[in-house]
Amino acid sequence: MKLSGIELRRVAMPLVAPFRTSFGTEHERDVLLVRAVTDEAEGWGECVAMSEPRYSSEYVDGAAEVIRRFLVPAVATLRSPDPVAVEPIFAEVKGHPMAKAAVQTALLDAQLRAAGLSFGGYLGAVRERVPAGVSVGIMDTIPALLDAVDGYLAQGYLRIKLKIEPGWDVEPVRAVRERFGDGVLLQVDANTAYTLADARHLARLDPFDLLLIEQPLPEDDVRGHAALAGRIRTPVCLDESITSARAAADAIALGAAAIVNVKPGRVGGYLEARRVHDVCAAHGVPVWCGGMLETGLGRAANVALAALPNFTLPGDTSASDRYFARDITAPFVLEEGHLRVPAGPGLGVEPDADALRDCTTATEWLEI
Ligand SMILES: O=C(O)CCC(=O)N[C@@H](C(=O)O)c1ccccc1
Repeated sequence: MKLSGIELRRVAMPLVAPFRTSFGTEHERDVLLVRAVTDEAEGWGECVAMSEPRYSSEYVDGAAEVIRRFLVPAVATLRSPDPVAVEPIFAEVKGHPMAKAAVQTALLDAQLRAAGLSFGGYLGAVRERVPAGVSVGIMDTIPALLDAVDGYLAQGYLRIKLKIEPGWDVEPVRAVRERFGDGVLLQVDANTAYTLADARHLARLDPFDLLLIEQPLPEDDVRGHAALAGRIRTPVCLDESITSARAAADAIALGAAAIVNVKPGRVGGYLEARRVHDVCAAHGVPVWCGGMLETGLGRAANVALAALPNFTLPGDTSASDRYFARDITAPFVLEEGHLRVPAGPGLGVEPDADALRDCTTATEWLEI
């Protein structure tokens, strides 16, 4: 396979409603898409970096610069644009896992489309559909939260994740439990908003039988998460801290992670994401697939990943209309609370030309 070039395409995707987390509020996604053009097929990758470095240190303009100046020239040194072969040369560029993941995924998608192999088939999917959870942002009032949760449950979502932060935690969880009962699969995500000093406060969530509490402490406080796990009953799940399969092994060995949120963009790509899955499986630690408000392209890849055997909890793999009135691919639609794993070659979805044209804000061609 010969790579002729890489296109960097920015698309503006307005959100159907503001999405508030402990680190800020998203109103629109400014998404960087990567298209790899080879002599046999084209492939797509989606960079999940946000506009500002609030989730992690990456941000979309920075990711584009790293891809333009360092990653594409590195790929050009390869005889063939093999997605596995890029990992050791990408390792010479420190950090920037979201940028790396986008380029590797575009190369992998092109290779799989040329081979007629689906993303799920290549990764080791064992299911044809995956259970869908939904992430619910921090709201202005409890009634507004309850209305949102009511709507998502009515649509069939099988798990509710509530964003929490100091001042918005015990009461929203109590209100959801009182209104919808103990049968709803319910978890919370703090996005690093607490410290170990909050342990006694976080233990007040224990009576609500949550599936997990996600990343309550800072990314680099793995020891703190292990100490917290000994002081609360709710299982601790890590997100931001799990930057590689090795980091997953360390967190598990330290007792800091009973569950892991797998996010390909956070770990440098779907191959490393599968390694995180495998390390967790080897230790009996269940995983679920996190989300970064992806368009249908990234969503297709995540749904395929979520079909691997140790993804035993519903992930943040929601339908397209959770975030977008109009997706750039055919929308992912909830079917009895599940999303269907695309079965076609590669990602199994294509950008809709009109939708892509209508939301494109910039495009740049990088010749190899
Ligand atoms: O469903 C989704 O795609 C979003 C799931 C979600 O809550 N993502 C969170 C997170 O911290 O995991 C996030 C929100 C905004 C920006 C980045 C990440």
